[in-house]
Amino acid sequence: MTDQQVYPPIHLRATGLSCGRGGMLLTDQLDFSLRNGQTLLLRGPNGAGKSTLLLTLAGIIAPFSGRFGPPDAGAELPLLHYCGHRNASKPRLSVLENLTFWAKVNGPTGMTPQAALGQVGLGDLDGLDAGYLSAGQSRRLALARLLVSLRPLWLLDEPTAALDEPGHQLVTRLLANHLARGGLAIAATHDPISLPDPSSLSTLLLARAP
Ligand SMILES: Nc1ncnc2c1ncn2[C@@H]1O[C@H](COP(=O)(O)OP(=O)(O)OP(=O)(O)O)[C@@H](O)[C@H]1O
Repeated sequence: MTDQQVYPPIHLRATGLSCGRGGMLLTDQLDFSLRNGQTLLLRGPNGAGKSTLLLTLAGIIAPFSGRFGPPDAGAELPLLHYCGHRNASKPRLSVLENLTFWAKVNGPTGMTPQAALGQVGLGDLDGLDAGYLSAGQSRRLALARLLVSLRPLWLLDEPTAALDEPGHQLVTRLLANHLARGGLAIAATHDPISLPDPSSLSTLLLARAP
């Protein structure tokens, strides 16, 4: 552990995890594990089941079989952020109101909403209705949600989608800071992700069912 680390030791393991949608099996008998400071990248073609796996890991949909969590039977998943495709913003609230809402819902344990907006490059759009944000700006607002509440596990679905090159660098920076604090992340992405410490990255390749 370093001084920067804010999370307790966490070990998460998927064992025999099978999941799918609408009765269709997509990922069969997965086994992987993750500890503080590590990121697992989910890769594979469109429709392979990356989003489905993330929803399953988040507990939003039930697995067909197997489990994901701490290895001790009965222990619960640590608090997590699930950042999906839809960005979870309310179009008639301002950018700042959206983030303040999420800080209240998830706990204002991280940066202030204003500071988080600055981090993601939206500092001067705080008063704009979120519905007027561009696709990349909406993604940045979704990323700011990760910063206003400290949660050790980040589940990210296409975190770089719609982002420009500085936005890609932003995702790398946010991930690297999160890992340095002892965070864990699982991210589905089609984009290259490079972190300062490549040994903190591993990849799980999902294949589309025949
Ligand atoms: N609610 C649903 N009912 C039935 N099938 C679904 C449902 N949601 C998704 N699917 C199907 O599940 C499969 C996997 O979808 P998923 O979104 O998990 O793939 P993905 O690997 O994330 O793809 P992409 O790279 O395009 O984001 C797809 O064939 C999709 O059509």
